[in-house]
Amino acid sequence: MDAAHLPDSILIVDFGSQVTQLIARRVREAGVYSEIAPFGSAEAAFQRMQPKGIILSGGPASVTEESGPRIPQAILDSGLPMLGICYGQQALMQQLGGEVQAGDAGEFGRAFIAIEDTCVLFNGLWHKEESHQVWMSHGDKVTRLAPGFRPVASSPGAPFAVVADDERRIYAMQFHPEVVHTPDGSKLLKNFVRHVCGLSGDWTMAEFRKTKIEEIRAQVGDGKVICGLSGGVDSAVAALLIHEAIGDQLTCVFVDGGILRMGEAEQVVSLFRGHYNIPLVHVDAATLFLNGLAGVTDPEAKRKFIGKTFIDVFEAEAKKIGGADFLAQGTLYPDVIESVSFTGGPSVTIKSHHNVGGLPERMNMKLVEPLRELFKDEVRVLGRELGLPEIFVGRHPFPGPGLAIRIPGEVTKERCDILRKADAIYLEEIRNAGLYDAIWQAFAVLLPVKTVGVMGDHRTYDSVCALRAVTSTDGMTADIYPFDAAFLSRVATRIINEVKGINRVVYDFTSKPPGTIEWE
Ligand SMILES: Nc1ncnc2c1ncn2[C@@H]1O[C@H](COP(=O)(O)OP(=O)(O)OP(=O)(O)O)[C@@H](O)[C@H]1O
Ligand SMILES: O=c1[nH]c(=O)c2[nH+]cn([C@@H]3O[C@H](COP(=O)(O)O)[C@@H](O)[C@H]3O)c2[nH]1
Ligand SMILES: NC(=O)CC[C@H](N)C(=O)O
Ligand SMILES: [Mg+2]
Repeated sequence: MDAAHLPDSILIVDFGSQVTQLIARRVREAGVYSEIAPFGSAEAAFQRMQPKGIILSGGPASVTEESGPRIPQAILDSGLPMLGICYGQQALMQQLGGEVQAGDAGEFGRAFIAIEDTCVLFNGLWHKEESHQVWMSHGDKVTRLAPGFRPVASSPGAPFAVVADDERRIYAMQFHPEVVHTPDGSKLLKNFVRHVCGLSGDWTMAEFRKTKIEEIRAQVGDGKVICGLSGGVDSAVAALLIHEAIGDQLTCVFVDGGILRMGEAEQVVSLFRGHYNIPLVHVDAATLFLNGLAGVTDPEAKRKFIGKTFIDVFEAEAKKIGGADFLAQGTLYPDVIESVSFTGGPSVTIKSHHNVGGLPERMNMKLVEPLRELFKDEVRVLGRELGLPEIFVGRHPFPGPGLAIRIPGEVTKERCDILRKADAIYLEEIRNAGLYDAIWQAFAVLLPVKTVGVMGDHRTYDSVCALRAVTSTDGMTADIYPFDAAFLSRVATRIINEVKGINRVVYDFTSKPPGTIEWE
């Protein structure tokens, strides 16, 4: 969106760091609107946005190489406040007349910096002669400052850990303030946007809502939009936002691929229809999905098939309403970063989220994804802002590929039915114990492993069910939920007694990383 329609903003120039989105998030937390632009299109974004300040991200390249990306000259000459982070610092120093050396040994992970001088970034936070924990990830280092800069903090591996040029309002640091392992990092970024850029910090989710509504109107025009609605918070928020923007040009489509949880289809459809007057089509596509999944055991193959089949169903439904130009999804940032790199940078594919990496190459409809930059907890705030009932806002996430990625090996209707029963018991016990809201996500997994048991003096030879429950704020990292043994034993007993086909229950103790939340 152009400057006339934007609040005061910060432009984040992305040099390909894994954590650039976290910079945007911290800036939003400081109450300031920001946009990320890959370095190649940063100049155009700069002209369009007319931001009040610039943040330069980290990145995997080296400024000592010819091919290393550079800060666009127009940005460098703009006279605006700038903050360089890691690669951003190195690029600033090199382009402004300092020196950077390719290192043979860097600093990775926790480091401590010594504060040597006062600096506006440290206001109310850090004082001379103190030492503070930060998070480093660099091989190269600045060896000579550009004219006009003074050092204000150092670490053993980075003599110029933080540098300042107060006259030009340019600051730079070797460490990453945007990650939680730099405990005071968000405050440093807040000091930059508030006290260096002079922004008041009055931007809120209410503003985000307004900006996005204008963006959706500009993108969609008088076209028709189909929105994949799952009952999850992301698609519910996307649907409400789009409905607010374009009203009856929107039709929602809920797909039941036979891989949903117990009673979920009926629940979602009646809840949504009960609360909203937005057209909702309920498609029963169980045969299509389950037939296509027959014989498929590879996790990525499952995900790709499901992603493509969702699109087939959306396109068929679009035809029935006389065609649609756009497909809306509640895609969030973690879906994107795990599937593909945000700006074509170097991050690797962990798993193809069905709505991003699982999409077919050719699509007839263009995507509308208003939540693509947000994290789940931010979407929940936006949902409340839009008046979405708590029953949607507080729901545990449930992945589009559903039970298919919780049944390692072949997915059949019979195995889905078994898993549905076990999962329902587990969730019921969690609700009864009052633990639902303390847990980010909880579910059962049906393993392709059979073990021997004894029930009523009979020998059994049945499947193993694994229970998973994690805590998290954004799904990017997660910890296991520490149930007490009595609770787990109660759930295990109920599942084994009540679900035919399962004779053993185990609990998954793996955090993320190294595990992922889903098993596939
Ligand atoms: N059963 C479904 N029918 C239609 N669209 C779906 C379905 N499942 C997923 N989608 C689409 O895929 C997107 C991504 O799914 P995802 O599970 O990440 O989000 P969500 O279901 O909206 O929220 P949550 O993460 O809380 O479950 C959804 O926002 C929605 O647009
Ligand atoms: O809509 C989705 N489509 C997918 O393909 C998908 N894969 C994982 N997830 C959800 O994302 C979060 C992180 O999961 P992982 O740690 O397994 O990657 C967890 O909340 C998962 O449930 C998905 N959601
Ligand atoms: N995280 C970064 O930005 C790293 C910058 C540069 N690639 C280095 O190794 O120093
Ligand atoms: Mg979901």
